[in-house]
Amino acid sequence: MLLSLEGLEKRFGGVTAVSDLSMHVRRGSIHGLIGPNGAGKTTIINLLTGLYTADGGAITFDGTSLVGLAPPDIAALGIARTYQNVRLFKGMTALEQVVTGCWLRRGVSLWASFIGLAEARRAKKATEAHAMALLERVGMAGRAHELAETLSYGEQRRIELARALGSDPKLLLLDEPTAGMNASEASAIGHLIRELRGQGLTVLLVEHNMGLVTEFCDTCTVINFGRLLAEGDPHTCLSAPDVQEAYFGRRHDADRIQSLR
Ligand SMILES: Nc1ncnc2c1ncn2[C@@H]1O[C@H](COP(=O)(O)OP(=O)(O)OP(=O)(O)O)[C@@H](O)[C@H]1O
Repeated sequence: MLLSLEGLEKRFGGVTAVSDLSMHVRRGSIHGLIGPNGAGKTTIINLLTGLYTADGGAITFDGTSLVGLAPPDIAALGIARTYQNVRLFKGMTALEQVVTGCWLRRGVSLWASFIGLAEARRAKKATEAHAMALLERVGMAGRAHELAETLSYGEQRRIELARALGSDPKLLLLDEPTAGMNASEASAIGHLIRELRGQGLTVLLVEHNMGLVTEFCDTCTVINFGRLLAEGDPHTCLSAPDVQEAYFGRRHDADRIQSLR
């Protein structure tokens, strides 16, 4: 396993957002993390990236415990993320946005960059070439020099993906990458994620789009109220009675509503 969560706990005052949760993500897989609104998905992403600290349990990534590590240390170990809402910088081109994601690669001091040393100039060129290759990977090389805010929503999502790839992650956490997209845009993102997996990346995909999960995920974890409902292959998980109930209500409620019609 590339990532294992065991007995994870997170509380906010009286709210238990994640409770005794275990989850396993195989290296080289696309793993879906699904659950109704408020189930605890974003909290898990925030725990994995060090934004939140767990109240209990273990998180092991590539053989290293992540509990208590700060976000930059976790990023340096090889975890990158995108956010639920597009978070690009205003006034920057697509290429510049992706360059900002390559900070772990630069290895040149800010001072050297500032005074324009030859070494810093070479590093800048190499970083830009790498960022351009990442734009190519997400199908956006042709828009590299356009301001990100002038691009369509789907294109901005792709730029975010390229920026997250800038740190050469082993694991990419995608928080609802297709939110607000139509079916064909969402499917294009699914195909892109599959291509990235083909290049050796492992992906944890938080999604509400069940079609996308069943089509593109190898495995998934379903949670509700911060607790595990099911883990395994997407078709089996989604047809489990507990999962059906979490999404569609109790069977007898459905029968009662039907009888009232
Ligand atoms: N910083 C916080 N402070 C207090 N409560 C929080 C905080 N973050 C999350 N919660 C609570 O924890 C629970 C899980 O929230 P979370 O955002 O992780 O769910 P989610 O599955 O990502 O939901 P959605 O699909 O709507 O994004 C909710 O009850 C939420 O109100």
